[in-house]
Parts: sequence; C-alpha cells; structure tokens
Amino acid sequence: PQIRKMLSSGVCTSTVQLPGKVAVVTGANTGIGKETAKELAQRGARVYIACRDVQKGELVAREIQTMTGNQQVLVRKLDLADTKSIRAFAEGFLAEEKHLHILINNAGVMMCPYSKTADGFEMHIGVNHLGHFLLTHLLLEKLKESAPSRVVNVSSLAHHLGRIHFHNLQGEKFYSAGLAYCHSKLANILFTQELARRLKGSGVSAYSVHPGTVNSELVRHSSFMKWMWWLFSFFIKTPQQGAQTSLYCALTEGLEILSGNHFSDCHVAWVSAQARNETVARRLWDVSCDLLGIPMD
Ligand SMILES: NC(=O)c1ccc[n+]([C@@H]2O[C@H](COP(=O)([O-])OP(=O)(O)OC[C@H]3O[C@@H](n4cnc5c(N)ncnc54)[C@H](O)[C@@H]3O)[C@@H](O)[C@H]2O)c1
Repeated sequence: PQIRKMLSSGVCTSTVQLPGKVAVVTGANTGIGKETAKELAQRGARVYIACRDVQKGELVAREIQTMTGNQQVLVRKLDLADTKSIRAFAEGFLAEEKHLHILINNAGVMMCPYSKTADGFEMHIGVNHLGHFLLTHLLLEKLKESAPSRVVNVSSLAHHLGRIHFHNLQGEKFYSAGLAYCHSKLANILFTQELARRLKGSGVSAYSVHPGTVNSELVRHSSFMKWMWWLFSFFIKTPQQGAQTSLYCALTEGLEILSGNHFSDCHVAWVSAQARNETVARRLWDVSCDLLGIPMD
C-alpha cells in the first residue's frame, strides 16, 4: 500500500471549506466525477450531479448524502450528446440557483465506435469538447456574477497524441476511436487556455487537468484497454486518487494566477506543442461557436 501511495502522488491538501458555495460536476454518477462530487459535498457545498441517467444519479446522491451528512446533493439530467438537453439543464439551473462557484467539466467518453450526437457531431468531440463548451458558455454569466469562481476541464495525458484537424474535426475523412479521444482531450486544453484568456480580470479562472490513469468505467468500449487496465491495475489510481487534481484546481487558494494552465498530480504539467498553439485555440473557439450556433464576439 505504501508503494501504491507513492506512485499515486498528488493529494489535494487544501483545507478550504465550501458552505454557501454551489458546484456542478458533470458525469458525477461514476468514477472520478463521483469522488469529486463527494469531496465537494464533504466540504459543505451544494453539489449538482449532472448526468444522463437520473436514477443512477439519485442512488449516488443518496450515498453521498449518507456519507457526508450533506443533504444538498442534487441530481439533474444532462446529456452532453444532445444540445437540447444541455440547454434544458442550463435553463433549469439558472432558474433555480443564484450562484455557481465551481463548474467541473468531468464527463467523458473514450474509444466508442463511430457514432454521432443528436446534433450530428462525432461522439468524442461532441461530448468531451462541444458539449462542455456549450454548457460553460450557457453558465458563464452566472460564474461571472459569482466570482471568484472556477472552471475545471478534465482532459488527459492522451492529448499528446491529439491534433486539431479542422477539415476532419468530425472524423468525416478519417476515423480512429483512439485518436478521436486524444483529439477531444487536446480540445479540452485549448478551450481552457482560450477561456482563461477571455476571462482575464473577470474573477473566473479556468484549469485543465490530467487525473492520472484511473480505474473507472471509462474503458468500457475497449476490450484491449480493459485488459491493459487489468494488467497494470497495481499502478492505476483509484477514482478517489484520480479526483485529487480536479479538487486541487477547484479549491486551492491563490491559484488564480495560474489560470489557463494544465495540471497533473496537483502540479502544473507540461503540455504538447499543439496544446500551446494560441492560433489553433482561437480558431477552435470560433469553429465551436459556429457549430453550436453561439454568436461570436
Ligand atoms: N480513467 C482514466 O484513466 C482517465 C485518464 C485521463 C482522463 N480521464 C478523464 O476523466 C474524466 C472522467 O472519466 P472517468 O475515468 O471517471 O470515467 P467514467 O466512465 O467512470 O466517467 C465518465 C462519466 O461521463 C459520463 N458521460 C458519458 N457520456 C455522457 C453524456 N453524453 N452526457 C453526460 N454524461 C456523460 C458517464 O456517464 C460517466 O458518469 C473523463 O473526462 C476522462 O476523459 C480519465
């Protein structure tokens, strides 16, 4: 257990408590998101579990309520593969909540067979990037009104293999399930950087994170990855350990000066050359607005 503990370094040591604070965590009914939501609830925040399956979400909410004693754990339907669902979630949230202090864009799909979202976007870029892009856009005014507030985008080390090919953003010319995931995780980092640039001085800061290699349901679509996870299970983080960097970025005092940075194991982490390309980040922002029908400024 000691070696395992050392291998999974990076623990959020913040003692910040969150009474009166409001947080939204996407995909919080399983894995890293569930552990993130649990810790935020433990610290006293009102936590929204935003997930596709409300019934599963309710079971998790009950579990977190029992474990933390915090009854303010709420479940709301959010399907990031459908812009109507994203808009409905945001509309409901804005109607019922005065504040939003922490938005954790955690949900994700990996290596699913070629498929499209309700709006015709390729599933990885559609859910992992465009879904969260739209959600953040819809909640941005609330985040600004609630400043200081934070957005945490859960990306991955896999972004190193990602490329943003604007002529093949939807896998229309070439598709590989593995690479599609990497491209979408690169998009998470570019989105974070551009968001941070645009939000400078607003009191809203943004961070991207690599949670580590974590034992979760993410590998559900790939037998090979399931086997790899099993083979290396000793070295793999638990979801609770995987939640630490998201929590670090959401909670650590004074982190605002590092807005736009990428974090791993609760430290600033190096990103690929593609992930540092401001021109691509700006263009991806514009293309995303265009695809989602968001007016460009
Ligand atoms: N597990 C790892 O090793 C690892 C490594 C790097 C990055 N990540 C990232 O961590 C994040 C969390 O993944 P995890 O490992 O906890 O996996 P997970 O599969 O347990 O959790 C992903 C969550 O996203 C939700 N989701 C998927 N599609 C959705 C949709 N259309 N609408 C709403 N929710 C949807 C799932 O229901 C699930 O709750 C993901 O963004 C993933 O890319 C994970």
